[in-house]
Amino acid sequence: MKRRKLDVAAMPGRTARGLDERFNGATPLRKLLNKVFPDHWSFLLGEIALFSFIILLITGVFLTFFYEPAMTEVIYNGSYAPLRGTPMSAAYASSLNISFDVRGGLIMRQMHHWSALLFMAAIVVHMMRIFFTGAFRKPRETNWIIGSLLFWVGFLAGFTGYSLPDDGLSGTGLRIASAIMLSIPVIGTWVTSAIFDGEFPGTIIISRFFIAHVLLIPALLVALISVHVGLVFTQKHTQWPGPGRTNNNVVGERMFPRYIIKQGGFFMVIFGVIALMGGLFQINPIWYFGPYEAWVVSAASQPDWYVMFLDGSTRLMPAWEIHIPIGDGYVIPPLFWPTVVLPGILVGLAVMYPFLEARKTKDYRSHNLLQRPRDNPSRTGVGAMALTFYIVLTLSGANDVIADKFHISLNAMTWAGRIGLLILPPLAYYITHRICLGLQQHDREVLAHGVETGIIRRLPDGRFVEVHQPLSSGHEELEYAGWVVPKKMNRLGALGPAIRGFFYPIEKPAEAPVSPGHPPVEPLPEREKIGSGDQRS
Ligand code: HEM
Ligand code: HEM
Repeated sequence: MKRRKLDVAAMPGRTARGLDERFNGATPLRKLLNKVFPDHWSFLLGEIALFSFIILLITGVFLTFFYEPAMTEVIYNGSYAPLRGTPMSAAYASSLNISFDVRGGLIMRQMHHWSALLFMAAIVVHMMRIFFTGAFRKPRETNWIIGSLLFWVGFLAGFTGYSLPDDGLSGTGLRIASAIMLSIPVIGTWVTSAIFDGEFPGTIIISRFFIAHVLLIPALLVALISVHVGLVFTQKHTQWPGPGRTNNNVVGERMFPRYIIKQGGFFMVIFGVIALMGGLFQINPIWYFGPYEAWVVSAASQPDWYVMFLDGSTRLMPAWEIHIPIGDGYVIPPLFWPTVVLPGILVGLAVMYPFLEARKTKDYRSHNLLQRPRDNPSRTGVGAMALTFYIVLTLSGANDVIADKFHISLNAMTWAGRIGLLILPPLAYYITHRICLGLQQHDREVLAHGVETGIIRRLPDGRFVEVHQPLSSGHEELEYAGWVVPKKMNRLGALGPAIRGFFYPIEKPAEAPVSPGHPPVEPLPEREKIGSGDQRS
């Protein structure tokens, strides 16, 4: 019998054809691989969040092999001599073992913790980019809401993870959480005893938090992130205005091969940075804190950075108890307002913002082109105000450390925080609004008089003038939320092209693929005012 010769070169093609005949994948796959993505550094922030989440999953699974989620008391007998012979929970002992006795355990713990910090930081900065560029506007309000939920689910992931090692800091955090739950009127006691299975700390909270941390919360995050990124695919990404870019198309790179290779490389970079941090920089050295004992909590016990604003709001809240004379009398403790009501308001405001802005500006159209922060001074001012509010609260979360290091009275710090929280946000709004208007005026001046050259000329009559270089005809004008903006904005010397490209990518890449992207939207009326984009308002 004659055997057929094995044609290695034809194998990939044959396999692909075989797979397509069975699963009909070629058409959808071609569509996916040909998808065009706009390119800008600020679009990488969401990716940093995504990649650090993947690293959290990988390192978290490793930790799960060695971590013991139990509060049964054991006597520590591992390698860390100062704690040998100390009674502690099995959870704390296993975390110490991961740090000292499991091969590669410490770097994995530290990578897990650093990536958690990076994950939350990336989420917050990504959220700021979405806000300040107006990417949350119609049709992307749903993704903004899903994003806002992602922040809080990430917050819970971080908090439950921080509690797992069951060291002194974990216990302090859990104690505060139980106090917050207890402060909720009517249901507080029930909620607390249901979660802790009786009085704090009980014997079950660590195993419950473990299930939440390694199963429920990651599952929720995976589901929400899938819908979030799925929506970015179906709604298509926004882009900065530029030559050839309109509200109805997408200009950028195809998914395959360039975009996918770039993303793969970027993932490696993020992984490498986190591995370096996990290997070189100590984080959460739980062996210094000892097992949790309520009476050894010290000053300078700090949560991770993204929880500090709530710590700050608790510290700034005056000790106002509200007594309600029902039955034997009822008390609402002051803790309830800064830790339950305030986050509730913050979530509500964030979720509502796209709709509030659309209502205020009466702009209900779809927007696929981004705005620069200066183009919408009111929004940028509101963002600066919110950011200042968070920064004052976060700094107040460390007010004991600041008071101690700078020899300031802690009471003075508390009062500075209270006054700062009321005065600084409106001030930030005012200053930011003015800066935006100033920048707009500058743009207009460049448009009218050209670019400053720095060359001073003396005229025959003795006057000095600065020579302005008119914008050349090659500098197309771009439609920008109704305003006409010159392509060349600032004279930045030799750094100019680099910096301009970084902040304001107006060059069309050679042979950039253009896809018909978005469904047609109503055209922008010429020079229409959007929001308070009018500098004379
Ligand atoms: C786990 C957290 C998150 C992950 C992994 C994530 C991931 C991403 C990715 C990969 C993109 C596309 C690339 C980009 O524009 O950066 C994106 C876009 C987007 N994200 Fe997120 N994100 C997260 C949280 C948030 C939050 C907190 C918000 C806002 C509250 C948000 C709102 C949006 C919106 C509106 C878009 C569409 C932007 C556009 O088309 O210009 N995301 N997200
Ligand atoms: C967004 C997701 C996650 C965040 C923000 C997060 C955050 C954290 C943090 C801050 C810690 C404390 C680390 C330390 O001891 O210094 C921790 C511990 C831990 N995490 Fe996660 N984590 C996440 C996902 C996961 C996943 C998916 C798993 C497993 C499947 C996991 C398993 C663990 C385990 C076993 C510990 C205890 C390790 C120890 O003893 O230190 N985590 N997590």
